Amino acid sequence: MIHVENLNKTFKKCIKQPGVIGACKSLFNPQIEFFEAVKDLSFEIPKGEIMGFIGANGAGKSTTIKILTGILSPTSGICQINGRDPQKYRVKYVKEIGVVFGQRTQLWWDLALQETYSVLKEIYEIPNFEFRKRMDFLNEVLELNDFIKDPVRTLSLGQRMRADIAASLLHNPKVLFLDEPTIGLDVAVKDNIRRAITHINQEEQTTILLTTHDLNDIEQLCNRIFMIDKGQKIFDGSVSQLKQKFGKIHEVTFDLVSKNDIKKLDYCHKFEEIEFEQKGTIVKIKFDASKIAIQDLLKYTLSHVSVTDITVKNADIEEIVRRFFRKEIINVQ
Ligand SMILES: Nc1ncnc2c1ncn2[C@@H]1O[C@H](COP(=O)(O)OP(=O)(O)OP(=O)(O)O)[C@@H](O)[C@H]1O
Repeated sequence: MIHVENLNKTFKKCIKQPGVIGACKSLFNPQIEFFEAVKDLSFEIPKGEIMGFIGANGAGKSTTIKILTGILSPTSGICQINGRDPQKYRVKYVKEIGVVFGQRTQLWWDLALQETYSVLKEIYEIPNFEFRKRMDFLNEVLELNDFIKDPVRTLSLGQRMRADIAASLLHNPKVLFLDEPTIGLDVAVKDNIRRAITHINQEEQTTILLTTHDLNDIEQLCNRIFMIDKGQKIFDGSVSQLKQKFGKIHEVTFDLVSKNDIKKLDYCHKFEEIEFEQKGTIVKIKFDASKIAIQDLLKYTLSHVSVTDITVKNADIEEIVRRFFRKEIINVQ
C-alpha cells in the first residue's frame, strides 16, 4: 500500500548573519547551506498494517509524512501510495488518505461538529446513503453522539481528537496518517482512542502510519516499528524483535533494611557498566544481562546487606528506545 524507495529530501537553508550589516550582506550575498532531512529511506507498508514511525525530535518524521501526503516533493527517490505518486495525483489522492495532526485540528472552530461533517461530505463527494452508514459506524466506534451537536470550540481535547479522527475517516480512506493522536490526553481517553484505532484497522483493513512519542501507543497498536535518526533508518522490525535484540537490560530493585547499608556495596568496582540510584532504602540497578549474570548481582548484594524486598523487571520498550535516542545502542542493523 505504501512504497518508499531511496527517498531523499534536502532543504536549502539561508544562513542569516546577525545585525543590520549582516542582514544587508545576507540580502546581497546570501550564504546557502544544504541540510539532508531524509536520507535514502526505503520501506514498504502492506495493506492493513499499523506501522509505528518513531524517532527523536528533528529525526525527519514530519518531513517524510509531508512527502507521503503530497505536501512536499522529495529531492529524489520514489514514493507511491496505492500505486500512485501523491504529488502528481493530489486531487484523486486526497480521497484515498486521511490525516490527523494531534497538535492541530482540521475541524471548523465555530461550526457544530455535525455541520463540519456535512461540509466534509460535500468536499469528498460522499453519497447520502454512504455518508449516513459511515456516520453510524464512526458514532459507534468513537462515541461522538454526546457532543456531535456542539460547536467544535467547546469540545474537550479528548472529544476534539475523536472528532478529528472521525473527520479523517469519513471518506473511508485506504491509508491513515496519525501524527501524535494521543498527545496531551489522559490515560482513559488515550485507551479509548487506541481501541477505536484498532477497531477501525481490523474492520476496514486501513493501513496506518502512526507517529508518536508515547511508547504505549506503539506497544498497544503497532505490528511494526520503523525507527529513524538523522533522516536514516536505524531499526525496522516488530516490537518483540526489538525487545529480543535489545531487551537485555534488566532492572533490579532492592529494599534495604538500612539505608546506610549502601556503603557496604561497591557495584561500580565489582561490575562493569552498571547504573544504580538510591532513594532512602530503595536501590534501583539497571544492567545489561548479556554482560552481568543476574545471579552474580543477587549473590553479591545478599552476601553484603540485608534486604526486605527484591523486584526484577525486564526493560520495557520505553527504556530501549530511550537508550537508542541517547545513542547508547548503536550499529543497530
Ligand atoms: N522547511 C524546512 N526548511 C529547512 N529545514 C527544515 C524544514 N523542515 C524541516 N527542516 C529540518 O529538517 C529536520 C527534520 O525535521 P522534521 O520536522 O521532519 O523532524 P521530526 O522528526 O518530525 O521532529 P519532531 O518530533 O520534533 O516533530 C530538522 O532539523 C528541521 O529543522
